[in-house]
Amino acid sequence: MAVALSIDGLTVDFGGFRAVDDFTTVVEDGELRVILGPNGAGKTTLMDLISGKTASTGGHVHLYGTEITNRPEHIIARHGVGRKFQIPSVFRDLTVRQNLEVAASGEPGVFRNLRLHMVAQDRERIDRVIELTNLGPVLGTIAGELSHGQMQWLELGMLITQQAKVVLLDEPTAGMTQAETFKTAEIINALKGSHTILVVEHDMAFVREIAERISVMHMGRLLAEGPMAQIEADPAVREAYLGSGGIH
Ligand SMILES: Nc1ncnc2c1ncn2[C@@H]1O[C@H](COP(=O)(O)OP(=O)(O)OP(=O)(O)O)[C@@H](O)[C@H]1O
Repeated sequence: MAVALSIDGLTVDFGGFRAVDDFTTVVEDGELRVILGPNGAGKTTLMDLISGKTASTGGHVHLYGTEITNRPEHIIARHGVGRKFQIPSVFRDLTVRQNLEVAASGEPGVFRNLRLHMVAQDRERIDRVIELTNLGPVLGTIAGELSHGQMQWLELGMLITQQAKVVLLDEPTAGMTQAETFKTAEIINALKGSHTILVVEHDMAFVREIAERISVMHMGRLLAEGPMAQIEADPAVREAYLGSGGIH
């Protein structure tokens, strides 16, 4: 199996406080990795370091063998790291279909991209994403008018259409209804194997639906790694979550 993301000794020191501390892991191509950890464990900061939003002070990140450590954020994005934020970065004035077409063309400049002659491969990718995300009935809807869940699925769909090599999702179900959360789990499960995804999430019901391999962070460090059953039975994990209202 090819290695998608190799993180080696990644560290960031904020004036003496190590929010991420010597973090090492290997994420394989097509893997779905869940990052768990109590509040303040360093999960979002880890995503920030991978995506280039924050510069690390130690360690290395390789994407399919290419070092991307501390490269500018837009360069890392161009290398294929796609990140979904809680506030989606869709074009609110364009329709759902137009958003997907912009994402498929992979070029900057919205209107330049709204070309009539999209290549067949782009169309196929868009069709697959529409099916996956159930956005078919709202293709002509202006993105700004979508429900919260649909907006999140559109942004995820855009990352898939863009062919991001590794997709980073930070609390993708935040603010979602139970039904929307379930649909999101379905989408993520359907992406397993064909896409490499890192998910930070607190909602354990959701994590149970999607999880394969889990990395647990605590105080910036990797505390445990493995399948759900192993993680739940790990005394160090239970200890880390004591009093935090976490894993349950
Ligand atoms: N730029 C910064 N300067 C100083 N400290 C920071 C900075 N960014 C994050 N931190 C600290 O690093 C720690 C880890 O924060 P982070 O947001 O990564 O945790 P988290 O695991 O994502 O938590 P949560 O689950 O609550 O979102 C926190 O104590 C936070 O205050």
